Amino acid sequence: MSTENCIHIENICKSYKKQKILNNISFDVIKGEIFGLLGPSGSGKTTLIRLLMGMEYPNSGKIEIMGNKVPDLKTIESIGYTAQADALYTDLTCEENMKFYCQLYKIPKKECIKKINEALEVVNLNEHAKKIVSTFSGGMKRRLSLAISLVNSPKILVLDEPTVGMDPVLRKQIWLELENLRNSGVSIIITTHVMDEAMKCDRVAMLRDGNCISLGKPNDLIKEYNCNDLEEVFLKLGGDKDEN
Ligand SMILES: Nc1ncnc2c1ncn2[C@@H]1O[C@H](COP(=O)(O)OP(=O)(O)OP(=O)(O)O)[C@@H](O)[C@H]1O
Repeated sequence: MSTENCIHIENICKSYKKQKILNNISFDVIKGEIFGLLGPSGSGKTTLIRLLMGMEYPNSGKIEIMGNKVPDLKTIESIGYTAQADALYTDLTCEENMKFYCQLYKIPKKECIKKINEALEVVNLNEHAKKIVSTFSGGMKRRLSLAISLVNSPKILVLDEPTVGMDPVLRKQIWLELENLRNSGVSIIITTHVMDEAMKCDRVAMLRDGNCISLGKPNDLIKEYNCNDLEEVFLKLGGDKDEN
């Protein structure tokens, strides 16, 4: 892993009206690492992702992606993003959805089909390419969203719970692919509340009520707090009020 800084998050605070959602969050994501945001429902993971994507503004603090202050249109083009809610055209086919995003990213027509096939292969959807998305299951829609985020060969992947609704075999396949992408230098920031996924991250930040309660390599955290697994670390640090 290189030490080149890719995402810089510094003292981020975010409130909605009087409710504090994120409290002084700071961390960096290094080039070619999988960085996990781990926390229970409502801990602020999606809010942080939306700030990172420039979809919301923080009340204070700063976010930079590859040295550019967010929001920056040029930088956004090098990011692949999977939101928590699938942004798909359900009346179109899987392939038509992919083509739409290819046009958005201005991928030359000649390259589109190759890129689409490669991305659909990662998520195992090739044989469903011609099907209308409204006939897809929740897990298939998630897979298509993930494929869309890959179609632009992004340097940075921002994934908000990308594997929700997927079976264990497919989840394993997706994680292998994420590891391949990481090894080729792609930086990945991913939210999850699944501990076994968090273990696959190079580093994790644990969020609780908008506070970062711990940050480090999963195995280092387990050792540091003398625990058997990440879940125990989380509980030990007062993260036991999960409403899931
Ligand atoms: N636009 C908004 N207006 C007011 N409150 C909001 C808004 N968006 C999020 N919140 C609140 O911010 C808190 C954090 O929400 P967020 O979606 O970031 O959590 P999360 O960790 O991603 O949860 P989940 O795992 O369920 O997606 C919640 O209490 C939520 O109700």
